[in-house]
Amino acid sequence: MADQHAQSGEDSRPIEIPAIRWDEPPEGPVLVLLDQTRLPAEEVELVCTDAPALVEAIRSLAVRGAPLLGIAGAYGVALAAARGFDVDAAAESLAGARPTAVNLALGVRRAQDAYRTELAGSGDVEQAAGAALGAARALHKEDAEASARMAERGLALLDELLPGGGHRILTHCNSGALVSGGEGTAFAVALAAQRVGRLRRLWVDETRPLLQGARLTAYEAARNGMAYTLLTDNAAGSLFAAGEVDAVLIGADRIAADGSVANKVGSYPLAVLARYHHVPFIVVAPLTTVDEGTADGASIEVEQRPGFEVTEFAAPQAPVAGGEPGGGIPVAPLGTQAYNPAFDVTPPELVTAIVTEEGVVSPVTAEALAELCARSRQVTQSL
Ligand SMILES: CSC[C@@H](O)[C@@H](O)C(=O)COP(=O)(O)O
Repeated sequence: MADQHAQSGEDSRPIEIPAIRWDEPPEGPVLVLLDQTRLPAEEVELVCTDAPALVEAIRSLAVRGAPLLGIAGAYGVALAAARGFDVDAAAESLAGARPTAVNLALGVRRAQDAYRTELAGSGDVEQAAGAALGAARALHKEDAEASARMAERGLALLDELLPGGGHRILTHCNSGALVSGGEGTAFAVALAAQRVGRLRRLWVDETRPLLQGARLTAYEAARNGMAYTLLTDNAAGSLFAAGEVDAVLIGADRIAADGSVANKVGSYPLAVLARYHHVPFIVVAPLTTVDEGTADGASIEVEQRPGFEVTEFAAPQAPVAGGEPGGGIPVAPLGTQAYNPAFDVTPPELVTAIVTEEGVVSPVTAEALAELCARSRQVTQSL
C-alpha cells in the first residue's frame, strides 16, 4: 500500500541556510534566522538586531522547536550583551516568550549566568558579552552532538524493536535540522534509518493548525531524498488500522519528572492509537528537555495560541494578541471561538521509550525516570 502513495522528494537540493547563525557585519552583531514562517515557499533570512525582534520571531514561530529555542534564547542574551542593552531585561523577555519548551528558559539562563559570572569577576562588560556568546556557541555545538547521538541510539532501538527492517515511521510536527544545532531529534532518527537503507516510508502528519509537518517536515524530507507521504492528522487512524505504521517517532518540548511528555498538539492521540494498534511510541529528546522541576503532566504549562490560527487558513504568523483576526482566509463564521493549545501531554504509560543522547529509557518505569532526572539535573546544572 505504501508504494501506491505519491512519492515526493523531488527537490533534494540541500538546505542552504542554517536554522540559526551568529554574524558580525560592520554595523554590529546580529542573529540570523531561517524564517520558518516562509517555508517551504521561500528560504528567507530574518535578521534580529535585538532581543525584542527575537522575542517576536519566537512568538511568530519564525524560530521554533525545543532545542533551537534554547539555542536562540542563549544567542538572544549574547546579542543584548554585545549591543549594550539591559541583559537581565532581555533574558526575562526571551525566557517568557513561549512557556512550554523548557529548553528556552534553560538556554537563556545559561548565557545569562555566563554573562553575570564574567561581569562579577572581571567587571568588564565586553568580556561578559563574550562569555555570553561563548555559552551560546557551546550550547549550539553540544546540541549538534546530542542530535547525532540520539540518531544513533534511536536507530539501534528501531532495529531492535523492528528486526525486519524496512521501517515505516509516522512523525508529527517538525523535529529535524530546523529545530536543532544538528539534524534534530525524532527526524534525525528517521534520517539515520534512511542513510542505512532501512527507512521504507516516513509518514508525515500535516500538524494542524500551523502545518509544521506539511511545511517543514515534508520540506526536510524532500531535501534529504526520503520516501515520504503527507497525511492529514485525522487520517492517522486509518493508516494504523491498515497496518501501515511500524513506529511513531516524536520529539518533546518538556518531559516531566513522572515521564509525561509535552509535544505538539496531536501527539497524544497518536500515542493512544499506537497503543491500541500495538505500535511502539518513541519519544526522542535531549537530556535538557527533561525537567525534574515539573512534577507531572498536569503541571506542564501548555501554551494557548490565538484562535485565528484555527478559524483562518494561511493567517500571517504575526504575534497578534489572542483572538484578533489574523488576516488569513476565514474557514469558520466570523466570531467563532477556537480551542487552540499548541501542545498536548502524553502520559508515561503510553510511551514505549524515551531516547536521549545518553541512552534509551524503556520501559518508562519510576526507577528509570528517577535516573533520567538525576542525569538531566547533572547535565543542566553543569551548564
Ligand atoms: C525537537 S522537536 C520537539 C518539539 O519542539 C516539536 O515536536 C514541537 O512540538 C515544536 O512545536 P512548535 O510550536 O513548532 O515550536
